[in-house]
Amino acid sequence: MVNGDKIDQIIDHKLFTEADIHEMCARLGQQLTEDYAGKKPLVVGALKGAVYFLTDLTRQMDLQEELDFMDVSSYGDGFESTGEVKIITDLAADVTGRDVLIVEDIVDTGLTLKFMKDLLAKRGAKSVKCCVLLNKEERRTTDVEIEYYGSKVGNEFVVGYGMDFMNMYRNLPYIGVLKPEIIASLSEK
Ligand SMILES: O=P(O)(O)OC[C@H]1O[C@H](OP(=O)(O)OP(=O)(O)O)[C@H](O)[C@@H]1O
Ligand code: HPA
Repeated sequence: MVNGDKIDQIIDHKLFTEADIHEMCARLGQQLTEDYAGKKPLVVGALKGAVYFLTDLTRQMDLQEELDFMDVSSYGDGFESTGEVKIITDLAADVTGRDVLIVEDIVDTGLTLKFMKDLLAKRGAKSVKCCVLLNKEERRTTDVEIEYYGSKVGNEFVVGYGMDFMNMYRNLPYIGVLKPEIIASLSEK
């Protein structure tokens, strides 16, 4: 049971199983270990969606990394970006001169990542790159470079493994697509 619903009543189809997710984290972790060898990156998790991915990814990175978090939001309660990215809680760390790696669950319009990358570069980071689990490329409205990603996804609203709809379903261990009737009924509330 997830948030009171039986999973098969809310999920239309699964996109990525727990094994798929593990494979993506292992591959990305290995690549980041090679690319950041000898560096001490500041890994910045974008709350709240990235928490599940960040904890799995960083355990696959054999580096002296430091963690920090920034709570940013642009979706409010819905499934369309408001277009305005808000900082709810800022970083604790000073990024000046640091190699910053932003970790995100999903890039959709690209507005959140563009906002974070520009902000951290302006604050004096030595480098700012990102590692994203899912890349919803066809929805992009802004030009932002995605240095690392686990997989592309099509234009479907996905939930699970950190990704929510109206703050629900983040705790699904896999990633799936909500049934259209669930989106419609929740959107009316
Ligand atoms: O590329 P974009 O169109 O900007 O969308 C991606 C962002 O949207 C989601 O966050 P949301 O604002 O829903 O906050 P959350 O992480 O707390 O769920 C997701 O976690 C990304 O941060
Ligand atoms: O498909 C999505 N699911 C959850 N959150 C999101 N934020 C942007 N796109 C998505």
